[in-house]
Amino acid sequence: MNKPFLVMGAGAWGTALALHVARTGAQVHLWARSDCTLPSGAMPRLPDFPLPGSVHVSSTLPDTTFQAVLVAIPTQSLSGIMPLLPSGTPAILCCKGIEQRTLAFPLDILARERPDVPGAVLSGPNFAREIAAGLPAAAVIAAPDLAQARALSDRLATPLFRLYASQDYTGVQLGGAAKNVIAVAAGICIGAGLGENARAALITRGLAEITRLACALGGQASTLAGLAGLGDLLLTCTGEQSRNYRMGLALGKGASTTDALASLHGVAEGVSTAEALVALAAQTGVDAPITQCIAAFLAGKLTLSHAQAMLLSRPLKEEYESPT
Ligand SMILES: NC(=O)c1ccc[n+]([C@@H]2O[C@H](COP(=O)([O-])OP(=O)(O)OC[C@H]3O[C@@H](n4cnc5c(N)ncnc54)[C@H](O)[C@@H]3O)[C@@H](O)[C@H]2O)c1
Ligand SMILES: O=P(O)(O)OC[C@H](O)CO
Repeated sequence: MNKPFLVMGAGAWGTALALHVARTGAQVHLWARSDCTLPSGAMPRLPDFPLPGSVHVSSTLPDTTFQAVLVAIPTQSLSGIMPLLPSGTPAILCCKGIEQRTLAFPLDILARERPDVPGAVLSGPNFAREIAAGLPAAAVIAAPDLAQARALSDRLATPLFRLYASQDYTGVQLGGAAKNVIAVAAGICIGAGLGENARAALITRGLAEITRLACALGGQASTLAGLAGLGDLLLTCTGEQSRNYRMGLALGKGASTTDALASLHGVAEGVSTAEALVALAAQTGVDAPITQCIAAFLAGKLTLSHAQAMLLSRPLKEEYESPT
């Protein structure tokens, strides 16, 4: 019999991934911080989706070996679970963010703390609820070792969840992290009544900004035109299932950052990512005006009308600049 998979983190994304992996025919161990299954057999973040018998939930790790581990813990907490990863078993990091304290991406955290664990990342336009429901979707698995990315994609793809392999783990991680910041901006834009034209401009210029930064960090522009870049940006800037977008909507309607965060069910990675991206942009000399405005706005250092004026009064220039 094939070895089971381990999914770490039993929030919305970990639960959806456990349901998906179970559909590949595998046994799944879903590790939760505390035992928290509802009487219906579902997890609290996705109460409409009872887990099948092939998904076992517990707050302890069984003494067994796994095919691979999928990690769905918010980025700021990722280092805390690193000691629990089984040595030598591939870990697919499924979070989208940057560690604020160190500016490390998820794979950097893994390399720093568990060099004995081969790493990959999974990212793309994927709302947990739709993956849990088995609706059609696509994503990218990227790893420094392309053969590893291909093997994991082959193993985890299903006819309804198409997985592409990539070696551009920098572009994939940057796309997944940065789209959350632009989604907050898009939400603010709609919440404040600035209109659909303005949101489309934010998405497009946000993509230009993300692409510049990815290329400065060693990623490829083509990755940012793909599922982990444009794909996820479009989804998160327009879909009301997005917590980052909803957070922006609340801010645009006048809520404080604290109140907007409190009203969400779950994490909005864009808040911690905004400041980290500003620091990375400064380190690499990349112009990132939208991200800078959002970071300053979230920190209470800029009003919406000032942010709008800053973005619109920048010197006019040619639209296309080669990102490389
Ligand atoms: N929800 C989605 O649709 C979705 C889709 C793709 C990627 N993601 C990414 O997945 C990550 C997790 O998001 P989510 O939606 O599952 O968030 P969530 O808020 O629903 O759940 C987070 C889970 O992590 C657990 N957790 C937090 N700190 C922990 C720790 N130190 N040890 C153990 N468990 C801990 C919490 O108990 C919770 O169960 C984020 O980076 C997010 O960007 C989410
Ligand atoms: O709810 P959000 O904003 O974290 O977005 C969820 C996923 O990242 C969408 O791909």
